[in-house]
Amino acid sequence: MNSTQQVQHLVDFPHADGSQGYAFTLLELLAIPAFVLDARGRAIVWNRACERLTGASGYEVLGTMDAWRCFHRDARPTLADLVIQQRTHEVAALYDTHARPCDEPGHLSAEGWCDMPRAGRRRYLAVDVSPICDGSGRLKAVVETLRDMTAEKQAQIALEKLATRDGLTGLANRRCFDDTLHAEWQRAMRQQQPLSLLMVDVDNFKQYNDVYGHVGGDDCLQRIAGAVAKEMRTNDLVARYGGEEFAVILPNQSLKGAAIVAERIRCRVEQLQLPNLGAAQQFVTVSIGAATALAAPECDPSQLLATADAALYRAKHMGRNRISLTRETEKILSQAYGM
Ligand SMILES: Nc1nc2c(ncn2[C@@H]2O[C@H](COP(=O)(O)OP(=O)(O)OP(=O)(O)O)[C@@H](O)[C@H]2O)c(=O)[nH]1
Repeated sequence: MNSTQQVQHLVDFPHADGSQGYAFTLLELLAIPAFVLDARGRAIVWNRACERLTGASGYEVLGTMDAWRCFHRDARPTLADLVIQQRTHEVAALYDTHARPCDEPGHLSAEGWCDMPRAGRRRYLAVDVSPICDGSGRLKAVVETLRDMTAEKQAQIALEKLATRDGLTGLANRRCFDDTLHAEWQRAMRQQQPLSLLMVDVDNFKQYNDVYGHVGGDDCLQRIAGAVAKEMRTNDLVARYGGEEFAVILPNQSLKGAAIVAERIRCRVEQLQLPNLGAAQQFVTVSIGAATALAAPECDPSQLLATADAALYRAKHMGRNRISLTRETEKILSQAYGM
């Protein structure tokens, strides 16, 4: 007999004294947090493990329709409520993930963060609900079991962060940059919007390392990363492209706008006034290449990268501590905007 059949068995056999209507003694003894709502949504079982998880006693919850309050601060149905109220189409909007186990008709699984106001700690719960019907298929109750997956979820988030962040600067890493550039390219194509890219490279950094050592160099990169990140808007992405080079993706940004952001970044780094003994410039500076594309199916983001790279090379060639567009675009902009 599986757990659902056991519950079914219990549902079919009411207490001798008629109290509660149904015997759920087995569920009470389960080490897994579980509760049961009747067909009207009233809590008729709230086991000990559920008390421990939520911090709410059965005494407070049983007989009420307030089970949801033990999980959420704002009014929101539990998964069991959704089944009872025939609102399972709302699961996707309320939970991070959901599934219907194919071998158990009517069963539903979902996962998501819960406020747990009584327990005073946010938890990531995996919940499963099983409807209990009588012989004629009428819904009599819904059992909801819960698993606290917070530790697993936190480990997953930490791993994901490790996979997308650069360890030294905390910025997006190269892999994240590549994925984002690809996604933004697709979006720019769909929305017929320009996509801009900046390549930011620290000037004479080899020499800086020679004077201040690798640890001093690392510290310098962190400071510059912080300065670049300060110029970003919500949808922009700044990544460590490699070594002493950073890349900035500016969605929906024209070349003129990108040039303005680039100049702000250049100034901000200069204003850090990181001493640069032994270099021609008194302080650490960056050179920046900017490029913009109108994404189209016949080209790909690598062309945007190549153009920004060429512009960066040009900035270096022209003496560093400056921003540059490609020669052609600079000519067009100076005619159009006097830049
Ligand atoms: N401290 C530190 N140095 C790094 C890191 N990654 C790359 N570098 C150093 O950055 C330097 C880059 O030197 P180059 O490519 O010659 O360029 P540059 O000296 O900055 O000269 P320009 O780019 O032409 O202005 C090398 O000395 C690398 O060792 C890092 O993570 N930490």
